[in-house]
Amino acid sequence: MEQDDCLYYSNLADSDLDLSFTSVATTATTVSARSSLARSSLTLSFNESRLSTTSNTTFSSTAVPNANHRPHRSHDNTNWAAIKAATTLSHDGALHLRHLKLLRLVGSGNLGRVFLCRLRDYDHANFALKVVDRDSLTSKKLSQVQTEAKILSTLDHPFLPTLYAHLEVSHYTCLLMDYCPHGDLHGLLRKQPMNRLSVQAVRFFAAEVLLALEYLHSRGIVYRDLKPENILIREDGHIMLSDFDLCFQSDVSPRLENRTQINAGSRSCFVQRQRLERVTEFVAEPTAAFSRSCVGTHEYLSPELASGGGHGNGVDWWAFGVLIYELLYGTTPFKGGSKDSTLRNIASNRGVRLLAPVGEREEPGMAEARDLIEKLLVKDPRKRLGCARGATDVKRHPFFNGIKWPLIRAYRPPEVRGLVVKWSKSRANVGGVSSPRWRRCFWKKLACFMRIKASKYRLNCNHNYYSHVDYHKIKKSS
Ligand SMILES: Nc1ncnc2c1ncn2[C@@H]1O[C@H](COP(=O)(O)OP(=O)(O)OP(=O)(O)O)[C@@H](O)[C@H]1O
Repeated sequence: MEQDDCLYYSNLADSDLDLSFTSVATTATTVSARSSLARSSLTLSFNESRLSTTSNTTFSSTAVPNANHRPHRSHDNTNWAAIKAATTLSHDGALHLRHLKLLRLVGSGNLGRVFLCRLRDYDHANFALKVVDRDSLTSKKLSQVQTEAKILSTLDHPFLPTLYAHLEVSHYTCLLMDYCPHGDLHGLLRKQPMNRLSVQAVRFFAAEVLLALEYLHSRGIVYRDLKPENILIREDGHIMLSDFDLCFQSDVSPRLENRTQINAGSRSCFVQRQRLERVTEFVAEPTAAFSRSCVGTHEYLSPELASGGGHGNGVDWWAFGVLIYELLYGTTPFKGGSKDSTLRNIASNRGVRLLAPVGEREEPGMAEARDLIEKLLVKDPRKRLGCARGATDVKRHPFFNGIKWPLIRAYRPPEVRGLVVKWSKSRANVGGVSSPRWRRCFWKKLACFMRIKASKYRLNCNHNYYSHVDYHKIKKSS
């Protein structure tokens, strides 16, 4: 360990907060952002290829990448500027633990603890530092930490964490990532009436998770631990998928596929002409992925996992169906009285049929949501939506109608109880969305008028709560 780092530890231990890494994590005394009802992940490994065990180096720091290496996260300018400021002053151009100031513990998990921290000489940017005490871990958990660090170092996506630095100090592995101040989707769900979110909110969160899964799959990464607890909410209300210790990597062969689709053509007199259009789609899904390890969280395990057989990319699409179900209905579809009965329900041959409530008016979009869930919760992975062509197929489902996928980062997050997002002018401008006040008022009033009309005539329309984000305005200002 470097001299400076030793000094830093002793200072840290003396501080009022006593956030030194040296004490063993005890959930009883730590403040966790994760609610006590959060479900833990299970791992029963049979054949996972082990990464080599950690090196004996007492100190190492990865070369800190810059925003140019992560073009899709380069709008995190404050964070990158902070890192740049610290590393420019550093004698070896690398980031060290002494550059960081730990503010408080935000959560602890199976592998380690996560602290909110800032850089010492640059106070404007918040980071999350995941600290793992390698000495306290079994070799299986060590390999999970290494998997997580390896995967994090390759990610560059708005809905996935950016790894700003990977520090190996003595027997600690420290991963510096984006900080998410609004906790996770599991906590948010518990704040809602009957633990349910509106269809609009579910569409927003599900669409962002779908894009994150699409990106992971296109890199051959099967996530395997999708659940609300692992979906964190960034400062701007958009999501960040976290926790990559259960992922597995396989090969993926991207391909371009042609498809014919019917488009509404011109309208003459009373006849709507339709025309056929050929579209070329990019498909990158690890369809040949195969693992025998039984990992995941009970209520989210797919039948092929629950029955102990091998599995592939389909486990993520199954979990995606369970996630949408839980966000809409407040509980998971196969939950039994015990973990065993949950697993039995999942493995049983009964298919999933969701019926519309009799004599009750439903929120618009519920019928499409039910259809999507049924198509994702197909027990045979070969027939499950998403397994053959990945997110390309899932995105086309009517539940997501109206979503402009490339613009989703600029969408305003839905209004949800317990989620107060500061949608500042400057933040809105990041996506290029700026318009005079009168125009915003006009769009708001028009949207309100359309909503009233739709509910009056019970139109089964797909609400697009992003209507105030005008595509043309974005294009013009960008
Ligand atoms: N980037 C972040 N910003 C804010 N909080 C975070 C962040 N990352 C993790 N947390 C919080 O820290 C807790 C533990 O993190 P994490 O799940 O990554 O640890 P873990 O040891 O891998 O846990 P497990 O594998 O048991 O799920 C989470 O419950 C979450 O609330």
